[in-house]
Amino acid sequence: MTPTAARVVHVGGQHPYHISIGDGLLDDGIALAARVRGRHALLVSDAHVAPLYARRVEVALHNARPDLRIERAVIPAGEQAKTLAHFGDVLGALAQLGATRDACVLALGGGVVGDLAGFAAACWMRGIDCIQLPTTLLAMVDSSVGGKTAVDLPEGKNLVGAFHPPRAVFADTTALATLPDRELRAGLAEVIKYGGICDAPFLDWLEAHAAALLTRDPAALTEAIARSCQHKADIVERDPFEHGDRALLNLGHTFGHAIEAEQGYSGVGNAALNHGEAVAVGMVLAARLSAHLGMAAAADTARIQALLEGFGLPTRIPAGLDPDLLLARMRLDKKANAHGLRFVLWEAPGAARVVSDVPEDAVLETLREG
Ligand SMILES: NC(=O)c1ccc[n+]([C@@H]2O[C@H](COP(=O)([O-])OP(=O)(O)OC[C@H]3O[C@@H](n4cnc5c(N)ncnc54)[C@H](O)[C@@H]3O)[C@@H](O)[C@H]2O)c1
Ligand SMILES: O=C(O)C(=O)C[C@@H](O)[C@H](O)[C@H](O)COP(=O)(O)O
Ligand SMILES: [Zn+2]
Repeated sequence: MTPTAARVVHVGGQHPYHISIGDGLLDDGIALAARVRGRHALLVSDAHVAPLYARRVEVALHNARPDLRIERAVIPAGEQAKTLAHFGDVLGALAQLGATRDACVLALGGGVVGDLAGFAAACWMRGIDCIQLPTTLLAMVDSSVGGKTAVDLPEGKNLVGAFHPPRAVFADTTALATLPDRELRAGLAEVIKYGGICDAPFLDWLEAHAAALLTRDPAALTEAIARSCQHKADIVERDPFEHGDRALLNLGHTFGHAIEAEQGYSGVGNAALNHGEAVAVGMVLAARLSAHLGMAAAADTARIQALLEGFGLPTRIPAGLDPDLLLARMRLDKKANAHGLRFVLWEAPGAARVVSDVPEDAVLETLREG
């Protein structure tokens, strides 16, 4: 296949890079090799993605750069693998490879691989290059961009991590052909998030293109990815370390992360919500909390709920989760500070803001409504 970079989004700032979005990019050894500086590369992937795509990337790179030594590290699939233990395994693989400071990590997979491999790259010898090769919709629209890297603890999501921007992002949209429907829908939750934060016309567009997106129409998917990446690029360029506006990208996440942790994280075959699903529920709860506080109209909650449900996403807290325990989880949210919890709430679709001093009884009431 002839690779075509259909779209390129530039991320500016102190460490600028490009996000390339198109067909066949995983086979474009020349473009990939152009971003690899040294003679060592560690390809990190998971047990689902490696058998599908790892060899293709290795062959493409080898053909372009026969001098490059490429090794592979494979972690189990799913959120339950985003742990310090597997992070340690990847560091061990870098040591085995003899990776020098100009070595490169290639993160081939969804957000779990991207976050964990990116964190290993951030830490190995205090920081080496990481090229993100996202294979889920969620990773293409969100996690591969912006340099947040992390692993989870049982106590909470992404509690150990670093900001480490990628050297480049190559989103090969043909990889979406093998993505399970459930994971496609999870990615659409983060796409909807951008509309909720700052782009009300994007919500209109998503309502109009729901069928095309769910049937994986390539033009609709490419448009959704490029528009999402452009929003994320604009925000992280302004505020790479989340001192301000970047927190808006957390819409739905204070609730969502609490649900994920309280369920013990999604794993292959368990019933826990995955990240995108938890964020979908969280966005509805954030909309409802905004209405409770008199910031937004109740009709706005109905609209986001209908849009998410139209994409087959959950919008209620899973049965059996205790509201008090969820609230306790939220106290470890990274937006919280000495003064208490902070939430991303909205005044209307497309007009979100970070709100401090949200009374805990209003949060609890929202959680109790489910
Ligand atoms: N760093 C950030 O800014 C950021 C942003 C959003 C989410 N995240 C993190 O991303 C993670 C969620 O990422 P995700 O939704 O991609 O989940 P994931 O990485 O667990 O991937 C979902 C599933 O799809 C499989 N898969 C991946 N690509 C595939 C393909 N092309 N074909 C077939 N199967 C494929 C995986 O093996 C896995 O089973 C969470 O840990 C979340 O916290 C990080
Ligand atoms: O890039 C960001 O900033 C985000 O908040 C994007 C989120 O979708 C993502 O899930 C992120 O990992 C959450 O970060 P955290 O700081 O709340 O752990
Ligand atoms: Zn997220």
